[in-house]
Amino acid sequence: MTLLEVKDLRAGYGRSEVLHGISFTVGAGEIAVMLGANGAGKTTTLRALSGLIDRRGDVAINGEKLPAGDAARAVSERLAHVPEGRGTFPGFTVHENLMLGAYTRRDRAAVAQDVAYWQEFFPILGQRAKQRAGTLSGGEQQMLAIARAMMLRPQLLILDEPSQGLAPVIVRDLFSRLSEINKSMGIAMLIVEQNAHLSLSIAARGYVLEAGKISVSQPAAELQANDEIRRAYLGG
Ligand SMILES: Nc1ncnc2c1ncn2[C@@H]1O[C@H](COP(=O)(O)OP(=O)(O)OP(=O)(O)O)[C@@H](O)[C@H]1O
Repeated sequence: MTLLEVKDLRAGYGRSEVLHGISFTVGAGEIAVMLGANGAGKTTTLRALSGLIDRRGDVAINGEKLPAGDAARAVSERLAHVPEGRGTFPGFTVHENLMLGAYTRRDRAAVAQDVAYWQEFFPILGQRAKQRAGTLSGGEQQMLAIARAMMLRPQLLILDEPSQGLAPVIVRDLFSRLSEINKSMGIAMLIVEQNAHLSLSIAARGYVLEAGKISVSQPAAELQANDEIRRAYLGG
């Protein structure tokens, strides 16, 4: 079953079009990865999906079209975006950051339960609850960013280069936690990555974006075995 369906998506900045009509899907409960070189348009794709920038074309979740240019509604009702550079609030505590993730929710008791859940899932977020987010390490901030996004109880989590700037051992841990969230809660994910190895290893499907167009769409295992892709994105 398809969860996210994107048809002929076009977006850019001012008069310059960056995405030239891309179409792709993410299945319910599935992890999909989007690879691509610097400047291919990966970040722009995620921004267009979550309504942070204008777009043309259709974006639907569970068959329901998301309103274009309405980040608040798109994000709160269906998908949560973990942006490039994490986007946590460094001056607020870990606990406050989690609460900010739930700002559109009115179900207070359930919000408190979810905070407890994520502080247990990522124990460091429980231990550091009263510390400012800015004092966390890069990997811990990424965990906070993911937990904060999950506070929306999204159907789809979209992540922009979660591995950026993190040591390999931390990245491995992070991807295994993402896989766990996917498997245990059935949350679908679209992960944009430049570094392909680990992301493909937890994914069902992969796309390659080249200069604003999707050039390859394959099951993740086939992408990993694809010689051209190996040379370009997997270090030989
Ligand atoms: N805010 C902006 N204003 C104008 N142009 C932008 C803006 N953000 C990105 N661009 C341009 O859009 C194109 C695609 O950028 P985008 O960030 O989507 O690429 P990317 O695939 O995510 O690459 P990277 O890995 O470098 O983040 C690039 O040419 C970039 O210079």
